[in-house]
Amino acid sequence: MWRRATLFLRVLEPPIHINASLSQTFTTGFPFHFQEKDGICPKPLITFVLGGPGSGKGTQCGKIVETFGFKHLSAGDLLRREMVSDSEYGSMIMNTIGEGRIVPSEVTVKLILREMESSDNHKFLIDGFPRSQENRIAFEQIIGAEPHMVLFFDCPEEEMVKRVLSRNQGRIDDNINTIKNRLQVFESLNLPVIDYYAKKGKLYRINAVGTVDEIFEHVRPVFEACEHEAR
Ligand SMILES: Nc1ncnc2c1ncn2[C@@H]1O[C@H](COP(=O)(O)OP(=O)(O)O)[C@@H](O)[C@H]1O
Ligand SMILES: O=c1ccn([C@@H]2O[C@H](COP(=O)(O)OP(=O)(O)O)[C@@H](O)[C@H]2O)c(=O)[nH]1
Ligand SMILES: [Mg+2]
Repeated sequence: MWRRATLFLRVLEPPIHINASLSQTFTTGFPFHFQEKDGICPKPLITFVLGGPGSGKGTQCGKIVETFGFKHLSAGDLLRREMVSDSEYGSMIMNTIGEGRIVPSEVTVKLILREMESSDNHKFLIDGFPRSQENRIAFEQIIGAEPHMVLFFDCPEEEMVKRVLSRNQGRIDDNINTIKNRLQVFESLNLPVIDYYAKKGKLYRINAVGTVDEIFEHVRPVFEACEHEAR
């Protein structure tokens, strides 16, 4: 059904602009400044966590971190932190999030890369990113890595809207008007990314309806299998 929706909804993606200095710095591929452990530079294990606004990505990431010891990188949290810092991007990020649009890839990928480089954990849960095919391509180009697997929390719109409106975290985008835009952006820009990873055989679709613990019981075996595979 969502495939059909993507045909009708048109939201223009911003063009890709990886500025010269960034691309010069980061085109050598991963792991670039990745932290060594005991003289060894472990290969990063990257999981993307996708789903619409309010589908429970952040909540489930908390449980995955507790159980499987990943480093949680929420792209939205990184952008909000940048927004309230003295950054040159602050007002641009605030306007973009306030309208429910997507921040230019270059900015988001730079924030993600900074966190990855400073982490001593090599297992990353990247939450709420990539939100568009352009985001995905920028990540591949700048970081030079692909995810090992991709989780998709599949949740009906009605439930997502209900959860977002009762989230109560004082976010500028948790209001009914911005939610409408975010849902439209999700359908037109994020679903193609989900479709892309499904075709690559990397997607794990999780039914995101139920209690937090019930949903985690669907998530758990995915990571157990991944750990087993890594042994
Ligand atoms: N399974 C669930 N059932 C009911 N509420 C949930 C569930 N999972 C998360 N929530 C609540 O819904 C809101 C959105 O969850 P969150 O994890 O922030 O979603 P996302 O990161 O996908 O936007 C939060 O207030 C959270 O406490
Ligand atoms: O890679 C990202 C992640 C987030 N955002 C912006 O940040 C907002 C909030 O994202 P977050 O993942 O925190 O929202 P959630 O889906 O968890 O409600 C999004 O609507 C976008 O405006 C973005 O531009 N790029
Ligand atoms: Mg979130």
